[in-house]
Amino acid sequence: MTDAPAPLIPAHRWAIIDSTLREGEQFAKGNFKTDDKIEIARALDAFGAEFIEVTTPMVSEQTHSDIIKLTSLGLKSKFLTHVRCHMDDVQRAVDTGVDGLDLLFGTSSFLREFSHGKNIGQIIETAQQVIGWIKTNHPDIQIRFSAEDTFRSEEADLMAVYRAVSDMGVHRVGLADTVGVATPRQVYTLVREVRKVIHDECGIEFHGHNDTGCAVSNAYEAIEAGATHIDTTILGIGERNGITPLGGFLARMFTFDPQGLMDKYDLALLPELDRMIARMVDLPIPWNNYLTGEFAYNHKAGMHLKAIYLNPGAYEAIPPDVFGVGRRIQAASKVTGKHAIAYKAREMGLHYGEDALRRVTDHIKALAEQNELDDAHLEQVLREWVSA
Ligand SMILES: CC(=O)SCCNC(=O)CCNC(=O)[C@H](O)C(C)(C)COP(=O)(O)OP(=O)(O)OC[C@H]1O[C@@H](n2cnc3c(N)ncnc32)[C@H](O)[C@@H]1OP(=O)(O)O
Ligand SMILES: O=C(O)CCC(=O)C(=O)O
Ligand SMILES: [Mg+2]
Repeated sequence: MTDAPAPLIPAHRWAIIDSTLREGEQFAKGNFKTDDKIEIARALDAFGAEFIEVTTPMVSEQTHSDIIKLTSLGLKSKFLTHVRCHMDDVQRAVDTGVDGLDLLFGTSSFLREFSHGKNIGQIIETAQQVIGWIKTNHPDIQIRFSAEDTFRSEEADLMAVYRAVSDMGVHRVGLADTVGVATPRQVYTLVREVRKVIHDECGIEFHGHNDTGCAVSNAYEAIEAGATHIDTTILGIGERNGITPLGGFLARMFTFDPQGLMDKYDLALLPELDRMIARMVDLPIPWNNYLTGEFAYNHKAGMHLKAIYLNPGAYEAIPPDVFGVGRRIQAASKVTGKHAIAYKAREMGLHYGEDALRRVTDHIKALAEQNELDDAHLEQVLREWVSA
């Protein structure tokens, strides 16, 4: 017996910053009330999310007092609030009881020109004032500095900013694919470059939008390149079509270190988290959602079913029960096969010889060509075939 090989990417090397209570509030249908926020925070805490990011207290008096309520719940998850790199925001945030401040400043020419109007020198200068003030007055508060719209920023500008804030002693730097334009290779390469200019103890966070469908793969590439924190939201809700979904990211990472994930998170709670947010935003869980979609574990083709009955791993990368979901075997269809029909018959206590099995299978396929068949209809055909 040899020792099991070390997982490719051990789960202890990265942490989740779940931003359902921040990015998720920027989703078209995300408008969480105080009780919703408490329910979400408790659910994320029970799941084991290391960090929960909440909206800036600058939004309103209500949001400010909600943050205080959340941080007073006594949860294990650490709270972060997402604020502009501005003294007003930071001073408003430090009395909310959060564990950390997620500062951001846009560094792309788009955001420098059309959002805040500051050049790179002014961004670094402002960061120095703000970070310096936090470190002097609130040394226990974690600080993250993110260059908003990282992937449309000049690399030299980014390196100057990241080096400067790392020298100022931030705990993490953030790379944000704000408009979801980055490719996995770009993410990998840039995270590697950033790693070279920041201090060893400084973490790297990745925040990826899904506009071009790369949010999960980009998060994965970030980790592979050395990122330590990934932003997710439940069901991926966020601005436009959202960010890296918690479930999709976990599905991706599970394949590298299943035990590590099971040790860190109560994975079987994922369906409940997805249902909770679907209810709150009044939308169904998408049919093809990672792990928890209605058909995420539906098996239909005859060739698949033959193997699935023998070993589900033949057509499943991740065992569904780990994530609290079940598989669905769809034996009644035109793409079914004799093994699936024989199995179904055996379940009903029926046995066919080889010829009969071929004929009943072909009959079922012909029926399904005419009309969709459900399980009840399939069972009726199998019973009648025997008694006929
Ligand atoms: C990509 C992202 O998701 S970034 C996070 C986005 N989050 C939010 O916007 C949080 C919710 N926002 C809000 O409630 C409001 O926008 C507030 C309270 C932050 C600001 O409200 P207002 O003062 O009414 O300003 P408004 O939203 O119209 O404009 C944004 C302001 O932020 C400024 N700003 C933008 N980025 C930064 C930054 N990193 N640091 C400092 N100021 C910034 C802009 O210059 C502008 O201020 P200005 O009018 O003085 O030029
Ligand atoms: O602060 C960050 O890193 C991310 C901000 C954000 O939501 C984005 O850029 O899309
Ligand atoms: Mg975002």
